[in-house]
Amino acid sequence: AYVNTKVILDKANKEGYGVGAFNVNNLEFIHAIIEAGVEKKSPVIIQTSQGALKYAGDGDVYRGARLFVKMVREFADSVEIPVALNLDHGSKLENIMACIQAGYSSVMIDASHSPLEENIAITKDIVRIAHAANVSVEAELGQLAGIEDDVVAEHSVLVDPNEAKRFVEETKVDFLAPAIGTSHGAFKFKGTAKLDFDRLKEVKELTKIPLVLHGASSVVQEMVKIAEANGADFGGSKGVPSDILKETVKYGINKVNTDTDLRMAYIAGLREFLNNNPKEFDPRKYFATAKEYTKKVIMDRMEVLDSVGKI
Ligand SMILES: O=C(COP(=O)(O)O)NO
Ligand SMILES: [Ca+2]
Ligand code: NA
Ligand SMILES: [Zn+2]
Repeated sequence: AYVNTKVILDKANKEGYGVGAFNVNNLEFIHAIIEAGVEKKSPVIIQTSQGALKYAGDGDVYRGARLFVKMVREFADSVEIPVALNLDHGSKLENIMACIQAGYSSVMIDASHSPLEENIAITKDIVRIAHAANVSVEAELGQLAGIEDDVVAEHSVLVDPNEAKRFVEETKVDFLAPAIGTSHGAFKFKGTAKLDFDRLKEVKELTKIPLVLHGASSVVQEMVKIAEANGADFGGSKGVPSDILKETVKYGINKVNTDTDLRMAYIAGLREFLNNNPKEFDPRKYFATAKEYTKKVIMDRMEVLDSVGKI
C-alpha cells in the first residue's frame, strides 16, 4: 500500500527499529526494492534526489516527479507492504513543489548549509505548504562532508542538540536528519568509522521525533570485490559498518538513507554479467544479475535495521 512516510516512521520510532530509505533513478532499482520488501515483509521508503527528477523526466523535473509517483504507486498499490516515496535533499522550491503536486509521500527541505535562522524560516514555510497537502517533511541540521547535489562541504559540521530542540519546536518538521559524522558516497572514513553517538542520544532525548541517518551505506565489500574483479577501481572505499549502524538505530535513528550500497551492488552485477556474457544484448538479461545483487544487499540491510516483519 502507498502510505505517508510519517505512517512508516512513527511506527519505527515507537517500536525502535530502522527503515531503509533507498534512492532510485530508474524502474530497475524500484523492482529490487519492492521485491526485497515483499520477501522480507518490510516497509520501504523509496526516494529520489533532485537529479533523479531531472534524469527520469529527461530534463523536466515536473514530468520526473509525476513519473516516479505513477511507477511507485503502481507497485505500492499491488503489494501488502507499506511503501512511501520521498524527495531526498530538496533544496530548490521548484523541485519541492513538483513533488508535492505530483503526490509524493514526503519531501526533504535541505537548508542545512544555511544559517540556523534561515533554515528555520525556510523549513517552516515548506512544512506549512506540505502539511496542507498531507505531505510530511524532513529537514537537516549540521553538514555532512562531501558533496550534496550542488553544495560542497569541506568537512562535516556536527549537529548541536540544543539547536535541534529549538528547530523542531519552531518548524514542526516531521523528521530530522542530524549530522553525526557520516558523509555521502563510497569513501566515508579515512581511518576507523566513528560517529558521535552522544550527540545522537541528546538529539533524540530533546526532540523525540523520527531521526534520519544520511550517508548510511556500509559499502558492502563483497560487492566491491565482485566489481573490482570485473574492472572497477573502488580502492579505499569504506562505509558505515553494520554494528555501528545498529547502534545508531538503538540510539534513535529510524530512517536510514541508502544509495551507494545499491549502486555498488548494481554495478557489480552488471560488470560481472557483461564480462561473462559477450554475446548477450537483451537489457532484460544484462540487468537481471544487477537487480539480484541489489535486492540481496537491500534484504541484508532490512535484517540489520530490524525492519523485517514490521508491516
Ligand atoms: O544520504 C544518502 C545516501 O548516502 P550513501 O551515499 O551513504 O548511500 N542519501 O540522501
Ligand atoms: Ca545538507
Ligand atoms: Na532524505
Ligand atoms: Zn543524504
